[in-house]
Amino acid sequence: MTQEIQKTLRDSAAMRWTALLLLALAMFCSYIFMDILSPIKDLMQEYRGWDSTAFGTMQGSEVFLNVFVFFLIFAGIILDKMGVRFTAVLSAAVMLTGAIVKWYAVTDYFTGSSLEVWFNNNLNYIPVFDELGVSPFYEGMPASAKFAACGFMIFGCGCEMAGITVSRGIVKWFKGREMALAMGSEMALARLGVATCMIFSPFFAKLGGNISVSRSVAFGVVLMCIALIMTIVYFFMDKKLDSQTGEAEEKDDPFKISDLGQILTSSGFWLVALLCVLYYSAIFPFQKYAVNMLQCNLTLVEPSQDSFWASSSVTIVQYVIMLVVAAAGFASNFQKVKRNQLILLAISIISLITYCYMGYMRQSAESIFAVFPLLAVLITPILGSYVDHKGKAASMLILGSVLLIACHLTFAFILPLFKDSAVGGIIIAYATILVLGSSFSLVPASLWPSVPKLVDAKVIGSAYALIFWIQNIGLWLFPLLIGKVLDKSNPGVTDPTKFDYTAPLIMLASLGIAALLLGFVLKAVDKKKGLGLEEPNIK
Ligand SMILES: NCCCC[C@H](NC(=O)[C@@H](N)CCCCN)C(=O)O
Repeated sequence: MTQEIQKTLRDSAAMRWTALLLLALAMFCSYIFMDILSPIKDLMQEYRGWDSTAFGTMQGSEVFLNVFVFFLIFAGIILDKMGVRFTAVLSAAVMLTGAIVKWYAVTDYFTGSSLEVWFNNNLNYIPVFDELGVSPFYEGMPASAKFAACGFMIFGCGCEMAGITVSRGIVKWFKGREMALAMGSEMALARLGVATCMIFSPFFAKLGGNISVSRSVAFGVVLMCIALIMTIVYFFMDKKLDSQTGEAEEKDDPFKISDLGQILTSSGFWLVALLCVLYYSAIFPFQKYAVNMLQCNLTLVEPSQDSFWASSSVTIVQYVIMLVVAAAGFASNFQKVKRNQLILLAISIISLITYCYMGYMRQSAESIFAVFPLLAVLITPILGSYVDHKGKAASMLILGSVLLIACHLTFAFILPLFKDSAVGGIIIAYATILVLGSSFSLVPASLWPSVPKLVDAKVIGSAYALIFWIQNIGLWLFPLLIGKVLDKSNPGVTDPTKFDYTAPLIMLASLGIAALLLGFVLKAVDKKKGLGLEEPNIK
């Protein structure tokens, strides 16, 4: 008797990768918005009067509500109760709302409005937070920075909710299949989002020769509309999957507060969560200042542009080359034939060299830093696949931390020595940024797929939410601290391209050292308790 096997959407590789693409594209857009003002820190100082402290306070505000109002924990509960598809659409809608508020705050419409007057006179401190010593604003913070921070707080709630939802979505569609590869691919696209942001945010701000910082943010708002559309399409795919499998994800395994106990009593979970906060605090906050750090440590002489069209076309050509690097490198991960794999890798590497050369010719800090996420795009899926088939996640966490320390120390002590060397400085900058990019592949590709090994599947949404919450404390604190340390260690410096970044960089390297120590402890605990972190995902 022939038995008919019922196939679901999940069983079709094309369908499950389409589902992933929809979620990953939404994250791609959100990662662009997340750093939309990072490469134009100097312009924010010149055109909106944001000093480093105001800039850092605004950047850290993204995760303020997640940390201090525990929004992330609610997000985890919403995800566990309402399921992936509902939470995906909700999070995109929340991100879009926050993005619109932030856009308005930096437009000329806000300047001189009664809202600006109100923000200038109020909210210097918010009593309830002030008592805790964590006020999101301070006396004298520009009104535009305060209102932008409010929008960014709303955006941050949606962004983190989307992050845990996408992780859960990947587990739902890929468990027992290429899960780490899928997570790695999603992160690779997110990294491409950061590179896109680094190139296009200054491009839009300077478009046509007249500076408008709000134009960059408007570009981000359009992308957030696209993200919302992606999640709506995903909604219908996910619904179809549930109707095929007969699973009503909203009703199965409802979340119980007691589940949190299971998570919090796992020592492996705590070690991974602490490692996560230390490592990411040395990366994401750095990303917000990196372009400015390069502007300050390199002597860049921008070539005079003949016309607006000439400079725009160079930017676009450079971005297309970047896409070739990413696409060829990414596709090489999926090639079974060795020769094809090598050809794609060669195309990717040659394009990367061309990209770097163009960055040198253009003497632009943003396009130099944009290579940071590129190596992550190329190698995160390879590493994800390595974790799937060979394991070694704990060892990769250790190696990632070592590279992180080396890079921040190079930026702090070696790069400034080459300030007067036009070529030497840029070569060291590129090399260090690429190594940092590979560290940023090693850690996420091994850290996130390890979480399902540490907690029960039914509390996985809450586990990701809790890790993100702990991580968010660092993502709030460190942009703010970098800004403050920068202002304190550069008294009287008014030119935004003349800061000395040594002190903030030492602070970030110290985070790497702490992460490294935790990595060793994690490896020892894994060995002793048999957590399986060094084991492959696919057996
Ligand atoms: N599937 C794992 C997703 C985690 C990716 C990770 N993102 C985060 O940790 C976010 N909480 C940070 C977002 C930054 C502030 N909104 C990553 O490696 O990007």
